[in-house]
Amino acid sequence: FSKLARPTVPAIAHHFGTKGRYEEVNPHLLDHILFVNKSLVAPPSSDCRAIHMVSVIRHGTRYPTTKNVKKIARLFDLVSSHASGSASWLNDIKTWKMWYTEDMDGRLVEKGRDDHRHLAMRLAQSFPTLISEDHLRANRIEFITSSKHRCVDSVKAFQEGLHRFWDVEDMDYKHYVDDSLMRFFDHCERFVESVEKNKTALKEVERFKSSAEMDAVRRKISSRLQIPYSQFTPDMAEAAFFLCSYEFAIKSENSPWCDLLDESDAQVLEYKNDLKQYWKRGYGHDINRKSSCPLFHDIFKRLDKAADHYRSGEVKKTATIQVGHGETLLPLLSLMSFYKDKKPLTAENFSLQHSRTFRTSQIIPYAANLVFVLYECSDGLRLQLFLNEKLMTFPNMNHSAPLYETVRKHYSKLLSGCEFNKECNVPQSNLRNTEL
Ligand SMILES: O=P(O)(O)O[C@H]1[C@H](OP(=O)(O)O)[C@@H](OP(=O)(O)O)[C@H](O)[C@@H](O)[C@H]1OP(=O)(O)O
Repeated sequence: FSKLARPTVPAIAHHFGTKGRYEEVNPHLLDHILFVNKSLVAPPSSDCRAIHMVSVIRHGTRYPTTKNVKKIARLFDLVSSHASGSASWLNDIKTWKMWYTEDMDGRLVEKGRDDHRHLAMRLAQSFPTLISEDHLRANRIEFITSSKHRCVDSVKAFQEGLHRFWDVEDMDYKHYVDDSLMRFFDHCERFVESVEKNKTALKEVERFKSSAEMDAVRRKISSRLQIPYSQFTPDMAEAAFFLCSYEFAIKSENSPWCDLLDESDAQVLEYKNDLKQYWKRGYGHDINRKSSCPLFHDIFKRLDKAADHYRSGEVKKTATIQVGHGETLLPLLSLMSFYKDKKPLTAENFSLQHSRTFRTSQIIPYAANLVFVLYECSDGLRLQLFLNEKLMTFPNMNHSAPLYETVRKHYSKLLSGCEFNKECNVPQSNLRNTEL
């Protein structure tokens, strides 16, 4: 595990959004995948002891979903039959073999297993009193996952990482599938009816597809390929971008497909993906973030319980590892008011949103992780929060390890309210016409 061979990185890799590599947000890992800067994960002060950790982690690098394999196949067919020109990259594209198949359908790839194995090893180094061999053997670390294959395979890879880290062979691993926690979005009727099934919920994304910015991208790519603009749809531009990102994330290759796109094309396509995330999982509709209340409540319940047990001298659980999706993490982060820009992201304000904080390339690459660590300190309980292994400050709090009580007060409305039934149930009479 010493050094990763440094791949040739596409110049646009930092725009890949939810299809981005974890190393893009933590580039030092390219030199040493197990490197942990101990000073950055130290307790708030020397009189603090870690009590419990809750980690909500996105699955690792995966294949494209069936929907996107189909889009990639359409792009490949068009380019191989109609593109012309003498550029060497075009020749490389034309000799490229389509190897994605529909049955890959978002499954975890080997790089995705490594994402989780290595993350497990780094977390065990960062928080050795919470993630230890003894705690694992004593069943004090709980593993929960979404039922989706890529998540189940990720949690197994995480456990395997710990196994390798401590060089143990005889452990019996357990994990629990809990979709009501990790796929709360499927269980929230109001979200399903008003966003997931509602064609107008993502109208900003649809409108952006026919924006001047997207038009310019289509014109540039179609002219590079010498294909009539009218044949080169917005979906094809997106498929080229995805193809570049998948070839890189899965195979560490800077594919010739990346040569179709320049920096400004990538910014436009990144924005298109951020629009989808914003309106489907972020601040776009209130129910997106509120659907994550069951998970939010569960996290605080675990922290409360750990503190009670610690005080009564019995250590029952030291860590909870929960594996889910971008759709799990983003609503939760939004519920907690992270990455909220003053103005909403819309089809019209691409250039205004140039410096937006809601940038999924930075927030939820593959294996993105949100880690809550509770400490017992001489002046009371304190909480630290890490996103992608970087210490965060809670919105509107200027302490990086505030008192747990202060955090609870800060989120008191959500903690005492935001009930699943109230937020998510839709009266039968409204089912056909749910208001957003
Ligand atoms: O555009 P695709 O088909 O890849 O969308 C996926 C989601 O991927 P994302 O938009 O986050 O890049 C996928 O989320 P993941 O965290 O599990 O990768 C989601 O589970 C899946 O349902 C797809 O969403 P969609 O409803 O088809 O847009």
